[in-house]
Amino acid sequence: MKQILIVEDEAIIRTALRRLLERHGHSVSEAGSVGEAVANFTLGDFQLIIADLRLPGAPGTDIIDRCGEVPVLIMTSYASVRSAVDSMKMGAVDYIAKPFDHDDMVMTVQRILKQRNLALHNEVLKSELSRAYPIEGIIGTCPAMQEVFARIQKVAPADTTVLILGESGTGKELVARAVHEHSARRNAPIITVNCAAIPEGLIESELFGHEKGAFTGAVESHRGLVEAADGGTLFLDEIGELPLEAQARLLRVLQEGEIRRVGSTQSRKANIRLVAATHRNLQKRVNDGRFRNDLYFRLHVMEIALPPLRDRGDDIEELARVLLDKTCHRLNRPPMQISAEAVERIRRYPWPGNVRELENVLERAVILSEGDTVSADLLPLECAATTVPTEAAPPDNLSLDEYFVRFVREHEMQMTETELAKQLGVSRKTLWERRQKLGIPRKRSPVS
Ligand SMILES: Nc1ncnc2c1ncn2[C@@H]1O[C@H](COP(=O)(O)OP(=O)(O)OP(=O)(O)O)[C@@H](O)[C@H]1O
Repeated sequence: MKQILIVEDEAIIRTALRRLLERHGHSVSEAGSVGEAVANFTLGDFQLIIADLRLPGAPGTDIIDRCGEVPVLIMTSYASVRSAVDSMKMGAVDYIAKPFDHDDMVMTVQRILKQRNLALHNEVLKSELSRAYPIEGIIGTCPAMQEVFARIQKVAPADTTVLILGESGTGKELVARAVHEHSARRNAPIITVNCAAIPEGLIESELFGHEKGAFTGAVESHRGLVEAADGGTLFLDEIGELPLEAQARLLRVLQEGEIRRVGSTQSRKANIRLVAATHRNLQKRVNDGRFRNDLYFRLHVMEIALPPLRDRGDDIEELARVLLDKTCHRLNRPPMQISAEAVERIRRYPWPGNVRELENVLERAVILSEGDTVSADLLPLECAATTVPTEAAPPDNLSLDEYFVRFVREHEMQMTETELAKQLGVSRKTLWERRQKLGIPRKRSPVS
């Protein structure tokens, strides 16, 4: 199928234009009039029609109504503003004056084709996003995800505390937002706090605020994030990492609807709904004395358990396609497809970093690819879960995980978590996550 149709009665101009466009990689068909074009081609198959305005029989603008959504570029023999404006009014995408400058023509054609690609892509995206996923923005149809959707719909309006369980990157934050959006609090703020990302010594004042002079450095009084969520939802991600003292303060907020800032003797009223998430087994943390039993019971009332990506069956393929589309759109690239071999690889890989890892792998593939297909060689899935440290490449005989463990162990007593993360070329949160995964949790050292 050809890409561009030229409708022009003067053979010399038609041939010259065809050659010009072919030299720039386009495939071109030709017709001498609107009648010939309609008789010989299915106009809707082209990506662009370039038509002269003055043609024997019907004018070039007549083709606009006959070619559906295909953009029509009109050539006018005289740079007559009037005919150009009329053509545009009739639905031409643009016009170009004859005789045309070759560079102008090529640039105009390329611009129109690019715009058309983006418009088509937007349509695809819109129709994919409006597909009937029960909760907007959360893709999934496997039984475990259907259970998640049903739970969200049931618990969201109830205004009770919700605990979301699932491995890292399974969409816990997405679910927390959905709970908020489907609750009566949807017009109030949702405040998200990752308990693992805030240094232990700061977490109480970050969450509950402090009074002036409460500790060295508290030069002003400060409203905490719990107060900021008043009337809305507080989403505490990785609640399992909350220190015991902060757990006690949180319990008070839940039981009595009151916050006491650090360094204050007075309490303030706060009406928040708590949604918490963790990838940990909280019961085990209770048994280990690291999580309060009474807080656990309050959280445990309503649970939503997200399945790991590897257990979602056909959803993996669907997620990959929709996320690929989104990524192309975000990076301003034409839509891409996934080769059969790449799909196979995606299905086989266990995705320890779940949907987030899938997103990252696809983004990398889009950036590296030169064509319109994600092929299997663009998915280096054996090491995709690992970020290569910027500081130094690991020695040949060490795996990246071993290198990571060794680096952390060797440096953790002299460096803060922020410094360590920087040296390893990862975010603080990733450092924390990989510490959990590799079984080297942070020692409660004085640094950091
Ligand atoms: N079912 C899904 N449909 C569409 N996108 C998803 C889905 N699940 C996760 N994502 C996307 O994957 C990324 C990770 O999701 P999210 O941050 O909600 O995970 P998480 O479980 O909270 O991760 P962490 O535990 O690391 O904080 C986000 O960009 C999110 O939009």
